[in-house]
Amino acid sequence: MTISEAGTRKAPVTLIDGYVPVIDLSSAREGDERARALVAKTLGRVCETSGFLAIVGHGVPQERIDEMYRATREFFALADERKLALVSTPDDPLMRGFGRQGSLAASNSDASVEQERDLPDLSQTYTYNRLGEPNGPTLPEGSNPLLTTPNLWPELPGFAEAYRAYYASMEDLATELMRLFALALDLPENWFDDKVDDHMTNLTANYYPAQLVPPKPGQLRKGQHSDWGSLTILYQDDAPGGLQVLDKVGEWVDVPAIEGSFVVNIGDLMAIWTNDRWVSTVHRVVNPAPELAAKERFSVPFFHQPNYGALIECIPTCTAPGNPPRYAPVYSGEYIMEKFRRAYGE
Ligand SMILES: O=C(O)CCC(=O)C(=O)O
Ligand SMILES: [Fe+2]
Repeated sequence: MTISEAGTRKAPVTLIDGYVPVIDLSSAREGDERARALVAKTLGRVCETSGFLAIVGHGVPQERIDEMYRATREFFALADERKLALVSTPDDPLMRGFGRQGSLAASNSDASVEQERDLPDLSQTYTYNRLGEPNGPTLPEGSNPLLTTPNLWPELPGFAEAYRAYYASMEDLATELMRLFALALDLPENWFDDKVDDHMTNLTANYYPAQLVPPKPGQLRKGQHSDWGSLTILYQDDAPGGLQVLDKVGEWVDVPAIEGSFVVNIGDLMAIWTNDRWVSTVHRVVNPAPELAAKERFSVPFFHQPNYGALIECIPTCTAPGNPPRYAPVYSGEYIMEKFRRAYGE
């Protein structure tokens, strides 16, 4: 699908309406205050209903996306032993490097580990995090030194460059989205800035191989889950067997892949921050129909995760006398490490 005539009508913000609407960010990015307020209001409404949208007009150059996608395909096409040479070290709290199928113990805190080991997600992963860069950020004293475990790079020409450049674009886009989110929540535009300026985001490529053997009953490309951080910016290709989100009446809704767009969704920390005014919606990745099962699929989420030491507690504009804070405050770094420990620990 493509967006026809985007921006040629009278600067619309919502290009396609629906449970997962398509929102054009270009007027906000041009900086006009009224346009920013309008886009922010639209984002806020979506975050209160589905928490899922597609964005266009995001400013990320298509060549940068294409280069990341090319590098991703090349990596997962490597022979198993070359990928396994980059398998995450078990003590890396953020799982950098290659994740083979079946490495996830449980995607949800209430899921059965035994069941998920029996029906593992039909996917492989590769993860990069800025905390693993040489001369990367320093973390607060007392935090786990393994958080700065070096990234594991494949020996593929242009791979590291493509990932670093794409990551830098995602950092800018996430900062911009957080500013618009602040406006949507009636906060000063820079309210989140000092909570995300030293973020610890994983960029994870998901590879969903062709399904030459039919999946077991109940087995999916990715089981249902919510994301853990503040927001996720997802690149997805348009291969069959894709992303679905759960709607308010419990039905699964397909999220179409729109050329040149990213899917943005809210994660659990944003639900905590907003006292559940915004929703961290459950989603999953389904299998392709058997006649289309020979096609592989790739997606690349940027799991935006605030600074290690950012305290995530109810935002002042999200509580009132009849609406007290529902969650105990949590530190971003401790929260994400606990999530990883539960999901990937023994
Ligand atoms: O593959 C997709 O479209 C979504 C993947 C996803 O939800 C995730 O990695 O958290
Ligand atoms: Fe997800």
